[in-house]
Amino acid sequence: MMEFADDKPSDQQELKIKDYVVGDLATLIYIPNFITDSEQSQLLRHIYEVPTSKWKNLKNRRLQNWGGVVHEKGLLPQELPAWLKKVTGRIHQCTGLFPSELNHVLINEYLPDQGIMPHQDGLAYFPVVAILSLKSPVVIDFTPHPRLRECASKESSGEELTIQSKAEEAEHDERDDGLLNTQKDSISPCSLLLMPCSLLIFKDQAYSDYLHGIQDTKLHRLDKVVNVLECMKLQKQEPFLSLEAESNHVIDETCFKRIDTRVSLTCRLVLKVHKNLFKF
Ligand SMILES: O=C(O)CCC(=O)C(=O)O
Ligand SMILES: [Fe+2]
Repeated sequence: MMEFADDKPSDQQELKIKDYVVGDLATLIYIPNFITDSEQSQLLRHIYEVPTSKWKNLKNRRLQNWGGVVHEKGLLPQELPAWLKKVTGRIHQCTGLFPSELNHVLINEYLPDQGIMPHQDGLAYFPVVAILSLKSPVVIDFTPHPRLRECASKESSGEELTIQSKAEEAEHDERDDGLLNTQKDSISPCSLLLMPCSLLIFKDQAYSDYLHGIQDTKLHRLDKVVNVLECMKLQKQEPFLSLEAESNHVIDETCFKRIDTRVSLTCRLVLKVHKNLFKF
């Protein structure tokens, strides 16, 4: 099997990130074919080679945690294996969006009817996330945080915004301008079609004011997808044959059926790293 190509000069080249921004929400970046098919196979081989005990079974997916334990106060670090460092190194070099090497990777595995609840990533992380997708295509949804919708409706009715907790209060102070700006723009949900080998990066408002999630259904809707070129690829890839055929991804222009497992690598940076376990 080919080794993950880390010595090609192109791997180290910084991409023009602006060329990969999709949709109107600040900021969703979608890079198709970030890795090759053989690099995907190689990663999958590594992922499935680990002892079963490395997998943590959750109700609706299973995951591997690499890089150490993330606490509110930072990371209790563990060296990433070389095969993951090649991925995080390439993300760091090619995107130029992280201040230092990424040090944490979650590998999620989803069966065709599994997903992840709408959520925000924890405060411990640097607010830029890179997600590498393997195997099955999937639709990821970005929905405004309820706090944002509340704020917009209170604003239009002239009511004061009620702040739930100290933490939210601090957050609100920081983001006040952002929220008000958002009200002028749309705060509508949007989705992205994540094809195998692609890299999704999200940051700014998509990170701080939106929830992201994947529906736990085999059928995924394509009508709110902002990276429409990928839908065309998916539609070209699979002929519109029998709608019942298990091997068919595409049902029609607005919907597709997941037929395979999806594996994703959520690559992040925890800035605060605890070098000494006993000082933690
Ligand atoms: O699998 C994905 O694409 C999303 C994973 C995710 O949101 C997370 O690990 O926090
Ligand atoms: Fe997440």
